[in-house]
Amino acid sequence: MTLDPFYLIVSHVSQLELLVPQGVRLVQLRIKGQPGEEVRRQIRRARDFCAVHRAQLVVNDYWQAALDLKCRFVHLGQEDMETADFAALRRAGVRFGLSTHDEEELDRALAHDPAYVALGPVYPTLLKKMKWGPQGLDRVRRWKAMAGDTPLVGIGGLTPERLPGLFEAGADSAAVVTDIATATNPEARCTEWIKATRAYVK
Ligand SMILES: Cc1ncc(COP(=O)(O)OP(=O)(O)O)c(N)n1
Ligand SMILES: Cc1nc(C(=O)O)sc1CCOP(=O)(O)O
Ligand SMILES: [Mg+2]
Repeated sequence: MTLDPFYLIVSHVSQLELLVPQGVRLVQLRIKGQPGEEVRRQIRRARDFCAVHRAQLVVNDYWQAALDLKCRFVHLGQEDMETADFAALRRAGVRFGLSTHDEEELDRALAHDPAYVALGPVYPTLLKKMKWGPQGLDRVRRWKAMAGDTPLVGIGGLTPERLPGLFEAGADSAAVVTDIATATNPEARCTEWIKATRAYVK
C-alpha cells in the first residue's frame, strides 16, 4: 500500500473541512476530550466530507466508532492497541496504522501487520508531553530498515523545511499538527505542505 507523503492531522472536523479542499489526500481526525456523541457526530461529518473530496480519513483512537460508522482506516497508539479488537477490524477490512517509539514497540506493531508504522517524535513537539525525546533522522533510517515493506510515517515537530531530511532518511509520509494548526494562515501553510511533499509521491 502506498501512503500519501502529506499526512494532515486535525483536532476538529471544522479544520478538516477547511483544509481538505486544498488538496489533502490523507487526513487524521484526532479528537481529544469530547463526549462520545460529539466524537461520533464529528466522525460522521468527516467521513462524508472526505468521501466527497476523495481524501482518505483516518480515525484516531476511536476504533469502535470507526467500525460502527463504516470508516476504513484508524490510527492506534500502544495503549489503544491494548483494547483494540484487531480481529474485528480485519473482518471489517478496516486498515490501521500504529504508533511506535522504541524497538520493542516496533516489533509489537509489526506483528500486527499494520498499514503503516509511525515513528515519533522525530523532532521536539509542542503538542503533548511525551516520555521520549526527539528520535532524530538516524532513528528514521533505522526504522525504515526494520519496517521492511511496511510504510513509515514520521511525526513530531515537522515543518516544510525539515521534509527533505525526513524523506531522504526513508520516511514514506510526514504527519503534522502544530505547524499548520498554529499558522497565521492555516490554508496557505497547508498549500505549502502540499507543494513541499509533491516530489515524494510514489
Ligand atoms: C500518524 C500518527 N502517529 C502517531 C500518533 C500518536 O498516537 P498515540 O500514541 O495514540 O497518541 P494520541 O495521538 O492518541 O495522543 C498519531 N495520532 N498519529
Ligand atoms: C500526536 C503525536 N504523537 C507523537 C508520537 O511520537 O507518537 S508526536 C505527536 C505530535 C505531532 O504533532 P506536531 O506536528 O504538533 O509536533
Ligand atoms: Mg491514541
